[in-house]
Amino acid sequence: MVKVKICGLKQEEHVQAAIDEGATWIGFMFAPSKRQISVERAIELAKQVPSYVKKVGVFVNPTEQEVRHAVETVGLDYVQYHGNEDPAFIKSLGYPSIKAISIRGYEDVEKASHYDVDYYLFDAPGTDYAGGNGHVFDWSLLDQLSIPKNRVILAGGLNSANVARAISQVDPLGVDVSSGVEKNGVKDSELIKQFIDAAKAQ
Ligand SMILES: O=C(O)c1ccccc1N[C@@H]1O[C@H](COP(=O)(O)O)[C@@H](O)[C@H]1O
Repeated sequence: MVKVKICGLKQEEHVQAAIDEGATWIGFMFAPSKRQISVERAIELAKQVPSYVKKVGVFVNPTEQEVRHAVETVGLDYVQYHGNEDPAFIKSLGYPSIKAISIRGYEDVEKASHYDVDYYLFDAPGTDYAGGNGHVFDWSLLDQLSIPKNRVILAGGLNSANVARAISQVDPLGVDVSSGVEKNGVKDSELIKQFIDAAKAQ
């Protein structure tokens, strides 16, 4: 069954909704974004997360110190690099990691093979921010993927109405959502439930 990541959580009730509905990963946003939270806030939210739900810290071109501080104080299970981070930088930090790659064309898909990470997250290109824009990219660009599908997380404009189609077309290990489980820019527990139900039903 497909795994689900609910990203950009800021409130206890939405963290709980993601846990209760069966999310595999929950994401805390540490880069500039309307979903950004402080390390201190993430420490608070992390207290309610059982060990079987994995906490992901999302960064965009962070310093080594920023990543190390957040991993060690929040107890992050994975670091998601969502900028233009160098493969050597990610490897030198040595944490379990997810590399997000923005897909404009096939040449972007090929970039994945440069990274030695646990998971590859394919997302639509950002506008104001590097991600979290609710935009879908052309999933057919992943047809020729050289990395195994069980290392792929699909993101970008997913919601409860399109996630089943996305899973059936791409066959990823997991799906990731932020905007698609928000109402008026705020996470919504019912939308989180609908998204996870739709993904897991596929
Ligand atoms: O969520 C953000 O604000 C964000 C900002 C900067 C980099 C990444 C961000 N989020 C990631 O983008 C995906 C896709 O978001 P969406 O579902 O299209 O809104 C999200 O799940 C995060 O991993």
